[in-house]
Amino acid sequence: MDDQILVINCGSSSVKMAIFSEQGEQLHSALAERLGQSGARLVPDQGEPVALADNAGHREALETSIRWFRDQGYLDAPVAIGHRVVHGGEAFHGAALLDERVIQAIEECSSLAPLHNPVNLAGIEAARELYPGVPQVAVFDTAFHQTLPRHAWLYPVPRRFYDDWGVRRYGFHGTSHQYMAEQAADRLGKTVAQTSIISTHLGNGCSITAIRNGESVDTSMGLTPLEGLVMGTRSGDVDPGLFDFLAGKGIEADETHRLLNRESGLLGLSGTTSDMRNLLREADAGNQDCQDAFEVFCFRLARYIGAMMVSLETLDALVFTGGIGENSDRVRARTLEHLILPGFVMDETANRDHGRDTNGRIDAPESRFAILVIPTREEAVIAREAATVAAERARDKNMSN
Ligand SMILES: Nc1ncnc2c1ncn2[C@@H]1O[C@H](COP(=O)(O)OP(=O)(O)O)[C@@H](O)[C@H]1O
Ligand SMILES: CC(=O)OP(=O)(O)O
Ligand SMILES: [Mg+2]
Repeated sequence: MDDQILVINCGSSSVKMAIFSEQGEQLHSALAERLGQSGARLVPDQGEPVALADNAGHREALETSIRWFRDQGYLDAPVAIGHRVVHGGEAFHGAALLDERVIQAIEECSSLAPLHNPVNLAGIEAARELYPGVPQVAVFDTAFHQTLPRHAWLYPVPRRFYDDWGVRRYGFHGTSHQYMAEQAADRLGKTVAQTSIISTHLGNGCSITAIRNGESVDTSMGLTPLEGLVMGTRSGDVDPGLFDFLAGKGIEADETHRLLNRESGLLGLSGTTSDMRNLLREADAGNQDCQDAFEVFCFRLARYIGAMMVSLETLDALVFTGGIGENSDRVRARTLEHLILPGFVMDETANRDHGRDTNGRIDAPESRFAILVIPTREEAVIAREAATVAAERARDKNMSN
């Protein structure tokens, strides 16, 4: 079997695993979902789902997935393992080989990303036990945003919040936004260093980034992945006065935090679903709450697209990605209707077709800017970074021998 790279992306209730060749080709993948709930199961990209024990956690999901991959003859001993880590604070500007020092730094960021970092660490711990000698690499959502200028990352709050506690804007989904910059440049026949884009990542979590000549210069997520756009269950921006208002109603800060993270966004407005597909179905059937959720989602996205233009001198393309960005022609169409003034004009046929026949392009000839739909490949970027860091380590080892 050729050398393989294993990628592990632990989310709050799921584990995504993928196996890549050293050339970066995705060979196999599987999703373990509904973790910690009844009906936990492993869904491979090919073949039937495999039931996991009820309430199975991340560790069991990882062990079962790896065993399943091995039983199928898909996985031998990987040469490197790449992990998605959501919050790396200011400590990491790129991927890092995992050692005790790096793990401690990730632990220290856990309070800033409580939905993400603890489960990322659970995945790292399980993989280190299963594959002790194999180099493991952390790839951070925050790393790409370390180029944000000071005015974009400072909050207008007392200075000591940053000095004493690191309270600042960090930004997330960096792996996906960086890949969008590379892909957009490629499709427009330019180099990344010459390309400026606005990248919208619309999945369960949603964020938008202004990328100037390949560098992140503004982004919608902040200290935590709660700020910014409307998301599946997260509110995005709200008036911080809400915390005090709700305290007056007997709802304390930790409960408000939970409500804003888990019961808001599309779910909060619709009252029924965090999933855009279901939401659109119910809106079509006449559900006004679902229609409202859709309208607020698109309006706030459009507003942020306008705001991101402030951070750019030129704009080569507006890019849509993530489950919603890649698949929902209706979200793209409604959002762009709000953006007539700056000059974004969509081609309806290309949009309906998700740009498949047009190299991702969905803009009309009269549009001031290119508009692109590009599938994100976070796992592939993590595999590439893991391979690079592992190769550097092997070279360093050889030189010191
Ligand atoms: N055809 C579609 N139309 C509208 N929304 C879609 C479509 N396919 C997927 N989505 C939405 O994409 C979202 C999930 O995005 P995804 O990027 O897969 O999530 P995650 O952040 O968990 O990786 C859900 O809201 C889902 O409804
Ligand atoms: C940072 C973040 O929001 O990640 P996800 O979209 O995976 O929840
Ligand atoms: Mg995602």
